[in-house]
Amino acid sequence: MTTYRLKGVSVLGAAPTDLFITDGLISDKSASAEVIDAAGLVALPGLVDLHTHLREPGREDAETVETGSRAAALGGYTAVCAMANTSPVADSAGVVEQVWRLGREAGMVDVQPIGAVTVGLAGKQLAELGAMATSAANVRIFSDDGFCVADPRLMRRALEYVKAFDGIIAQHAEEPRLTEGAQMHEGEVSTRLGLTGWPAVAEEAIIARDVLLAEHVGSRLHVCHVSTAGSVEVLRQAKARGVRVTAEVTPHHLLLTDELAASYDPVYKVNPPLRTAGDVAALRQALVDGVIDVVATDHAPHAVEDKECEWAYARPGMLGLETAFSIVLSVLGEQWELIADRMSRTPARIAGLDGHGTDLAVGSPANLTLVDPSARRVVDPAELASRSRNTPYSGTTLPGRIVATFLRGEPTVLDGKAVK
Ligand SMILES: NC(=O)N[C@@H](CC(=O)O)C(=O)O
Ligand SMILES: [Zn+2]
Ligand SMILES: [Zn+2]
Repeated sequence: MTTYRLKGVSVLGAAPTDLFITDGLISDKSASAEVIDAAGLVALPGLVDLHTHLREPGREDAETVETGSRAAALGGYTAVCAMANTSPVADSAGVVEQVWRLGREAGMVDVQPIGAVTVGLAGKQLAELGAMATSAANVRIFSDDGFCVADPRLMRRALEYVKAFDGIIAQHAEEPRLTEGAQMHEGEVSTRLGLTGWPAVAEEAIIARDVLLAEHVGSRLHVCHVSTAGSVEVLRQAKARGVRVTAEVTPHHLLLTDELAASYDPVYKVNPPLRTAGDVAALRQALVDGVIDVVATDHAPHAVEDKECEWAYARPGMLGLETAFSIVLSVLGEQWELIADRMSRTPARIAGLDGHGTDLAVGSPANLTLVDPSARRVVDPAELASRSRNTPYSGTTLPGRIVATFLRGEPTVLDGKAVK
């Protein structure tokens, strides 16, 4: 194993120092080391994504575990949680083990499969949660993401079931009866454009119900892609009561608004939809306050034919892994402690990923990323490692650049380029 010396690196914004990586661990010195000039670079614990769609098995034309892993490493990630809405659905030990194995083979980030809550994401019958938990994939997070576990009885049983092994149910909060035919956020812009709206209350009603269920059962609930100011208030109250609930916000919901739908460019079509400037402000404040615990990408690659079509027919979702850090940097500024907490430490703790999200201290596993906060780049979809192109930031100049990423002491990215 090569030993590395990160020369003149700033750990979370502190004064420049030298950091050594030896035998997969952070160390304080080494006899001979390959020197990486890290002057002006900031070291962060490797980023951890609680919400990634890798599309394998089933839609390898949109993304594979390998291409998604490369996109993640280039985005500064060392671990990603892979959502279960693949084809076949990751609702059995066999499928979650397949995804886990593909992640190991790709070897660029730790790929932690999420298991489905219900068989085939159909919302009718609980999947084999226990078998997935005891499989080689060691699943702890379960989600029907893409769909809401709308049936309250099933949701209660799922929460009860995972309590035994401290598992967690990650809910895509969308009351389906309130979003039938929905195309975008319900509000002034949808009225103007004549598009069917997805009202904020469809999200808030499910979160309110689920925090009550989680409180009743005493289980852990995680709320995916929170998008409204009202949801933040429901979460704030639940947390004040001691409910075991955590929540995530996506980079795009921290930055973009429903006004973009006026372009009718389906690259802006996403679930939950882009909301108002008021929602964006509330989400930013909640992330700073800790009412929202983490940033998760909801990286949702889609093939060209599923995305570059009429708005109504386009699939919802946008890429996230290769731009998330830059968006968060532009939103939060150089608050390194806060960024490390919301993008690494807390997501690692929620997912129970040992060895990730740890402080960059001597003896810790060398899962880290080096960022250049002063760099600027123009996003070019053709240059992305993702197999898909549906980034909403095409042509936009973003701050910050991922220079290097290390997974257990081995570089996955050097000089801003993937090592494999
Ligand atoms: N976010 C999206 O708009 N789409 C996701 C599903 C989801 O996260 O709900 C997808 O799988 O494409
Ligand atoms: Zn979702
Ligand atoms: Zn998703």
